[in-house]
Amino acid sequence: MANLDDTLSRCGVKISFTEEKGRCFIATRNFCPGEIIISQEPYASVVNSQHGLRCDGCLKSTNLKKCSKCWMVWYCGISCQKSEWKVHQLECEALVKLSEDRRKMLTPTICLMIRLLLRRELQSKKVISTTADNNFQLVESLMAHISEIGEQKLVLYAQMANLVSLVLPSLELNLKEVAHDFSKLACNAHTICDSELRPIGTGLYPVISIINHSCLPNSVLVFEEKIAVVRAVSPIPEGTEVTISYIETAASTETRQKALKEQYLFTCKCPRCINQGKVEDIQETAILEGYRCKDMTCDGYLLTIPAEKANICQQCGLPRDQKEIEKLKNEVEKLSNKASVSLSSGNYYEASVLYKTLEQLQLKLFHCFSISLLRTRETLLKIFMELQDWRGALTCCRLTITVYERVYPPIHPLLGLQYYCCGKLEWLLGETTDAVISFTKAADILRITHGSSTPFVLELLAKLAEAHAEAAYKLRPDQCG
Ligand SMILES: C[S@@+](CC[C@H](N)C(=O)[O-])C[C@H]1O[C@@H](n2cnc3c(N)ncnc32)[C@H](O)[C@@H]1O
Repeated sequence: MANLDDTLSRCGVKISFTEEKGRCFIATRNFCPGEIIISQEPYASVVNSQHGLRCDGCLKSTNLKKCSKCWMVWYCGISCQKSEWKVHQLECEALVKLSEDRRKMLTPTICLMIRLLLRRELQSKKVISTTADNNFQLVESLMAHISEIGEQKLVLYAQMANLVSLVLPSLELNLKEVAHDFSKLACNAHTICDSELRPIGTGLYPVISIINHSCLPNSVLVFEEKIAVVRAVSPIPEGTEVTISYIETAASTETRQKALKEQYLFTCKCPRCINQGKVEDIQETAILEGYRCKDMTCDGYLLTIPAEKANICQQCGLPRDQKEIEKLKNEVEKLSNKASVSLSSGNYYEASVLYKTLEQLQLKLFHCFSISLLRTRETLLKIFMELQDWRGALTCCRLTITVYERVYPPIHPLLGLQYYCCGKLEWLLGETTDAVISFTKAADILRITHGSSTPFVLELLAKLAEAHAEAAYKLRPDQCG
């Protein structure tokens, strides 16, 4: 078996170690934006059917057929079924013996653990080959943070381990070890997303898992089918640590730190986080997650002045009453719950009315760059798409882009995708010149984050070329009234 260090050195990276972070990836050469740093097949992965059915082999969602024995996994054809067969054969035998009640208890994380343990078994029996970047020793070396995990979670992991051992009795599992492995999954498994960053499954990529987090990362993790691909998004000089983001970074430092502590059990000290408590960070938090000026003609935000026990607008100095804020907050919360229930029931028209009312109410409470308002508009965009209200969708999309441009760095996949969505809507509505601008902005970003020759980006480039030709045709002198 080739050595992992040799494999990584061919990619231009090496593993290093720091007291603070544990293992980390260091670039051993310069990387340009868009360059692939490393890619990896999963050690184990599962489709999360809650997000729609997918082929277990290639994750496509078309021409699916159920496994005729267990009825629990789907394939798009014989070649995908064959590629997954060695693990699924054992999994299938175990699944068919389960009662209906037990089957219902099989969450994606439990299914992932079942596959992981079956793969370990098959590799130890040499039925599946072992490679430098695909072996159980790599899984064993993942961080587990077991001593920092709370009692409640430990009990949960023990229960999950027990269920796994009931599904796989022939493996005679050590329950403590399996519970320990669940804690590894919690801070190392990745959500597999499609090109538009919609979640479709979960996978464990033990080499990619060595990459640490930054709220201002120099790389991005995307998926091409099941393969995890890490690309540089900014120039990475030799000797620099390669970082990705584990979380949604459109949030205040406090919110990001909380999310990282809860799931990954560390305190981030990245270039964005070290500013916590400084004036700019306090201001940014107030804008993203605080409240706006009472005067609707002023676009200021509030800061609490402790000495005066008052919320004061930082632009015009007007105070805003705490009771009035609380009242509005309650109204927003109530309406938000109602709107979300309506959306879950699939009543898109009613949901659109409720979310539009919510947006108007939030505008009285939050700054125009507020994350809560952004989430409402993102939901409204999806609803308008469902209702085929392209004009409403375009308005929402443009409003979200203004916030994305502020909260994300210039090369961020979500910003690229939002420009792409905007371009498609503009084109559909005949605003071809605007569509060309949006497609160009999308292509400039997605070429880097998703790769310039992937089918997803090639499709975008084809649309851009077509919109360009259409815009040029419309601008011909004989076409202008
Ligand atoms: C997916 S692993 C990353 C690889 C890990 N350093 C290792 O040695 O295996 C996630 C864990 O790495 C550590 N980590 C990741 N990013 C970090 C950061 N920016 N600062 C401190 N620790 C970090 C945390 O312990 C976290 O739970």
